[in-house]
Parts: sequence; structure tokens; C-alpha cells
Amino acid sequence: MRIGFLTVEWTDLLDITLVAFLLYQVYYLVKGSIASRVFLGCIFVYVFYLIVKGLRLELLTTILQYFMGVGAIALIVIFQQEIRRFLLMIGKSTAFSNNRLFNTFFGKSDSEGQAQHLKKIADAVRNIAADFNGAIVVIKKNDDLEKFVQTGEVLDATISRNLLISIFNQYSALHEGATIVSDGRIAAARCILPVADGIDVPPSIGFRHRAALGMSEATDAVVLVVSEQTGRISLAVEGKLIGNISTNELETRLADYLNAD
Ligand SMILES: Nc1ncnc2c1ncn2[C@@H]1O[C@H](COP(=O)(O)OP(=O)(O)OP(=O)(O)O)[C@@H](O)[C@H]1O
Repeated sequence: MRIGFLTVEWTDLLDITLVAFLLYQVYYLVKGSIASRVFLGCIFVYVFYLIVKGLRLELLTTILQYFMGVGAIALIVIFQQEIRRFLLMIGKSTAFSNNRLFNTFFGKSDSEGQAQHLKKIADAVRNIAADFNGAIVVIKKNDDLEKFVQTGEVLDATISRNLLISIFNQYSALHEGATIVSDGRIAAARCILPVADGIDVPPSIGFRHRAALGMSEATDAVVLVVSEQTGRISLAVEGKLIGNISTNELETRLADYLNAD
């Protein structure tokens, strides 16, 4: 096909579509973070380079070429969080372990017992909230949480309402940080989670809620947060913080998120 003096093949259209899609994905990932300004800066430098090259300004073109060569390595360092999230996103959508059919045959996500576990967790969280004790409980979905488990006190204990209440008692040695529930066990307490630092995070929220949000950005886990100040329960899922969850809907919400594809 000819458009004016240009010959356009179907492969060119495919190429443009793929580049547009990738650029959109990169923009979507960095949107709202400091990295978005770096991303815009890079585009600006590249457009400037194309203009300079088009005008045949040899010296400036060479300098910009060197700059962009070194810049590629700098970008990997600057965007390491976003690159990680991008690869996680691809991994999540293609992972065999997310596949229902796979799970049915290999019995991995047997919902057997899940309802009982969620009931115990929800009961404990209701109690913790009523006592105005702060808490973070991370519940594993598909992503491996071992890296986070290792930052805390490994427990590998049976899920029990009273054990959870005891962990988050303000006099407990384990009440700081997050407790991680993984594969039907309380894997660890006092765990350190990644803190959300995007510019779209409301400045009013404290570190407990930021940590819950950060964990939900980095993994597909569902994170329950109880505010020490207000006794309110929030849920962090897929990088969103849903505040003021009513105690009655807690179990249903948890089950919905954990069982959704
Ligand atoms: N990165 C982290 N990982 C896990 N837990 C954390 C992290 N950062 C802070 N916390 C927990 O949050 C507590 C501090 O909460 P802070 O008061 O700053 O948060 P908040 O969101 O305002 O919560 P609250 O409403 O309960 O006061 C710490 O004592 C610690 O237990």
C-alpha cells in the first residue's frame, strides 16, 4: 500500500501497533510514579536526537548517541522496580499455576479448608480491630512470598484465631510488621513488606497502610490492615487500598479476591 511517497507493508502496521502497545504498557506502569517524569524526559531526548540527526548536526548527534548508550544502562537502574512489575505482570498472566484447569487436576488451590481458614482470620481481625490493635495480615494467592517470609520470624503454625490475636496484641514481641499466611499456615510474623512510594499514594496514609499497598503492588497477595488509631479494617489488592471494610463482608471479600482469576 502507498501513502503519498511512503510504501507501507502490513508488517509496518504490525510493528507500529506493537510499539504503541508496549509504550502504552510502559506508560501505564510508570504513571503516577517519579519514573513517569524520567520516561517523558527520555522521549524528549530521543525526539531531540532525531531532529538533530535529521538536520545533520554531526557533533551534537555523536554526543547524543553516546549519551543514549550510557542512558540505556542508567534506565535499567532507574526503572528496576517498573521492569520487575512488568515481568511479574507477564508472568502472572501466563503462569501455569494460575490456570484453573491445572489447579483442578493437580489440586493446588483446593478450596477445601479455605473457607475455614478465612473465617478464623476474619474473626481474629474483627477482634484485633475492636481492641484498636494495629495489624497487617498478608494472605498468599499465587505468587511466592518466601522472600518476605524470610524477613520475619518464621512460625509455620496452624491458622488459629487466638494465635493471630496474640501476635497482634500490643505487648507481644511479634506484633510489629506483617504476619504472612501462606498455603493454609501462618508462615511468619514480624515481616517487612515493600513500602508503596508512588506520588499517587495519599500523603495522609501511614507506614502500615503504605506497606500493605506496596505488598499488593509487588505481588498478587491480599493484604488486610487494621488501623491502630481508628480500628478500621482496609484491604489492599492489586495496588489499590479499599478502606473501611465492614466486618460482615470481610470473609466474602477475601474469598472473592482469592478465588478470582
Ligand atoms: N515496611 C513495613 N512492613 C511491615 N510493617 C510495617 C512496615 N512499615 C511499618 N509497618 C508497621 O506499621 C507500624 C507503623 O504504622 P503507622 O502508624 O506509621 O501507620 P498507619 O498506616 O498510620 O497505621 P495506624 O492507622 O495503625 O497508625 C509499625 O509499627 C509497623 O508495625
